[in-house]
Amino acid sequence: MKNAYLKWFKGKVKKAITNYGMIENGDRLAVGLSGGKDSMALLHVLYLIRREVPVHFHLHAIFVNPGWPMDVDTMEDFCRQRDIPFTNKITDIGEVVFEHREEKSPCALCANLRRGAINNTARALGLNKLALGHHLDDAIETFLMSLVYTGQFRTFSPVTYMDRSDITLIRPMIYITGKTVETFVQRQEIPVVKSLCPVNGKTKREEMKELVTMLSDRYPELRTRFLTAFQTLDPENLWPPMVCRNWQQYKKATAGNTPDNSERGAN
Ligand SMILES: Nc1ncnc2c1ncn2[C@@H]1O[C@H](COP(=O)(O)OP(=O)(O)OP(=O)(O)O)[C@@H](O)[C@H]1O
Repeated sequence: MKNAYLKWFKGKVKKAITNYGMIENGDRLAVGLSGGKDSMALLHVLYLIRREVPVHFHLHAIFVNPGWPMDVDTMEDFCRQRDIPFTNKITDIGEVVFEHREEKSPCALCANLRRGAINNTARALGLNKLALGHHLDDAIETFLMSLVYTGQFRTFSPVTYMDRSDITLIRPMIYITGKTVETFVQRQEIPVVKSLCPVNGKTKREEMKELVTMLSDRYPELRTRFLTAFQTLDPENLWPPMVCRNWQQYKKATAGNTPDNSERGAN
């Protein structure tokens, strides 16, 4: 049973990798390791499938240390046991976000600074791709946050090339739900390091998480439906771009096609 589950989980990750061409022969992958369950699961599953797939790739775990106390030893041991190099990139992100600026939206700033730090570290280490532990629930929550707070239909992609840093971002667990990652972590006895972030658990994302849980209690296939929608979105099924924003523009654009007032008066 345990083996069947492991095989199924690895299969989902391999499918995402092949469906979106995430890993090529010779790739040097950074894995963003936060110590949380998602990235620890990601590192473990990539370590396991590396021996099974017909492409050769290198793994290197990077932890962007925000500067508050964390159990880095557990992460380091986890990597050492798998013979994966580990970099603990010490930063002052925590201080910048919470002490100097007293940020109104600390999560956005923290994520931005973290992204910069991880990209720079990956480049300096000669790595060309960055794997993150995002899963299907993260993609759905991002979609709902964009919809509810900014009125946009958007979410992150399984693969994104970032030209500024020349690094390709990949999300190999994109087909897997958060609950499934949790079960994987328990069954594989993967250690998880608690985050001591002061806003942990109080974010807008948490609100979306609750919304998804509530909706999927009523519509159990909701997550799979979202996945299908992300994969098959057809712009033809959405509204076309606006032709003109106002009557003046419309008149100009259709000059020669619309009858003018004198003609209307004549009729
Ligand atoms: N401090 C960090 N250092 C390196 N990578 C990180 C760090 N924080 C987050 N990441 C990467 O970004 C991904 C998404 O980050 P997010 O903050 O949404 O974490 P999460 O969904 O709680 O995941 P996790 O359970 O791995 O912490 C993580 O899965 C991980 O790959």
